[in-house]
Amino acid sequence: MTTQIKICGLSTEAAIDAAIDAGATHVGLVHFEKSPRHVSLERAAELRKHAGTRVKVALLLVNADPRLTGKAIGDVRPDIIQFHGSETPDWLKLVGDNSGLEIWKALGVRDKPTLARSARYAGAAAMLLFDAPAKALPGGTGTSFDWSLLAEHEHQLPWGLAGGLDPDNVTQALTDTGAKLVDVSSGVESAPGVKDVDRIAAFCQAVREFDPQTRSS
Ligand SMILES: O=C(O)c1ccccc1N[C@@H]1O[C@H](COP(=O)(O)O)[C@@H](O)[C@H]1O
Repeated sequence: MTTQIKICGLSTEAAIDAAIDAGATHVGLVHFEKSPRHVSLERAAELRKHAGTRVKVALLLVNADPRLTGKAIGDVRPDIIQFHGSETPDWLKLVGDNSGLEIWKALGVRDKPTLARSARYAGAAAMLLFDAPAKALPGGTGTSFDWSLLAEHEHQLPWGLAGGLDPDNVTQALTDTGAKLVDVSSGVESAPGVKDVDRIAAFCQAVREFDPQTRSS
């Protein structure tokens, strides 16, 4: 199975096309005003339409209240909602049951107990995204964490790796963790919120070269 690649924080049609052309399986749209990658719901809906069925589209929310969550789902109609705050399993289950959408939950990994507690999302999230612990922002900071924690962990849910990935370190990250999905934002930018087409291509190429099935030689 090929590694799944999510390029997050896209805000232009050109960046979405670049991600798809490079072989991304998922793209992410961030609706969180404090983020340099924030897009309005109206803009997110346009970008979502542009992506169409060529790629799975995740809408990223951070501790959005029920009204905003419902509006975001209705306006944007993503394939996936990525919750990147301190949302509870009960809330995720409610949203998943009511929307029928795939639910992802990002968790900041500080230590082994954090990972152990991630099992409480079983039945509520289809995918866990292990990211660096929150700093001033809950994600999208280009910070990584101790990947050896993941290699030692007995995973109960499907999971992906996020946090500080870039074209130069993603091969090592895949080797160290065995992740089947990688998620990147800052590492494929030329400045915060500005995606770099060449870095997106380099990131995807590094992942594809790691995948034995798609290795060209
Ligand atoms: O991208 C953002 O601005 C963002 C804002 C708030 C929460 C999460 C955000 N992005 C997600 O964070 C991780 C790691 O990002 P990075 O590669 O370290 O920049 C990833 O899941 C992004 O989707």
